[in-house]
Amino acid sequence: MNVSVNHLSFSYPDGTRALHKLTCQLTKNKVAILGSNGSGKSTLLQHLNGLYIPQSGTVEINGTRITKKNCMDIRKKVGLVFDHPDHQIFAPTVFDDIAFGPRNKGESEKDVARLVYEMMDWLNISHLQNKPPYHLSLGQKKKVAIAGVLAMEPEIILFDEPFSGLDPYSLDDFIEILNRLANLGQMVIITTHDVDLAYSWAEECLILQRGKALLQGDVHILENEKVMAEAKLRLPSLFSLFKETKYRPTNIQQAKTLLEQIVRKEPLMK
Ligand SMILES: Nc1ncnc2c1ncn2[C@@H]1O[C@H](COP(=O)(O)OP(=O)(O)OP(=O)(O)O)[C@@H](O)[C@H]1O
Repeated sequence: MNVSVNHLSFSYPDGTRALHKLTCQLTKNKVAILGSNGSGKSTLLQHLNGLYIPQSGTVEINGTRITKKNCMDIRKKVGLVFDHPDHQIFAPTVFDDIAFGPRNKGESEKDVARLVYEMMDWLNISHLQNKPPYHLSLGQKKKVAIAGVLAMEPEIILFDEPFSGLDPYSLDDFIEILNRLANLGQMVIITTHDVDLAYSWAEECLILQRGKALLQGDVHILENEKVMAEAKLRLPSLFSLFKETKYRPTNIQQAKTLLEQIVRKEPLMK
């Protein structure tokens, strides 16, 4: 998978400039886009699935440039899960909501049912199939929204702030869902303010500031103090903790193993 953005600029009708000559190349399966409020993350995502067409510059998905003509086809290949599930859940039951996309694609009712049951099973929401979506909790609504997008069988899936408003257990569930998708070969792109989560999860990061790409690369770009300060993001906690050492664990498990090794070599004084 390959997402290539070149000199992308976009202003909203009221004149607000949201993206300014943004250039980036994304190729890994787990991508995190970070930036402070208003830096352009959601606007960029909406360009990646053809909801917005570039006013200037280009967006290419696997070598195909997004245009007004092909944007509907692109939306089938690139699914977008909005930050607020209420923005994309509207059918009378969970089943119908998930079925909406495949039905729209012209799939037979038999295939629609197969896809919907498969997605509900995958996300562990089969017991909710006859419920009205507006009766569900936030985490359940988010799962229905994801199931609806996955039922379209996209090649790339974009999540705008997937973790906002989730309790710690639901958050672990969602990380597991994203990992499963990425392991199946799907490109998963998330936007987040959570630097620690990006540091431990992503294979590729993109930092935005005022509609521009400040820096992109692997998670170690999040250790760049100058860039992080400019982007108004705080440094990853693990980096701050291990900064004065030669070690760079990016997740708790790595940090735990390291500390155990260090303590074994040099037992702490009682
Ligand atoms: N519909 C709109 N009309 C006018 N301006 C908009 C609209 N949507 C977003 N903007 C503006 O575009 C800029 C980028 O917004 P965007 O939502 O892409 O940022 P973001 O990085 O996703 O922010 P957040 O982290 O707060 O979700 C902001 O200045 C915002 O106020």
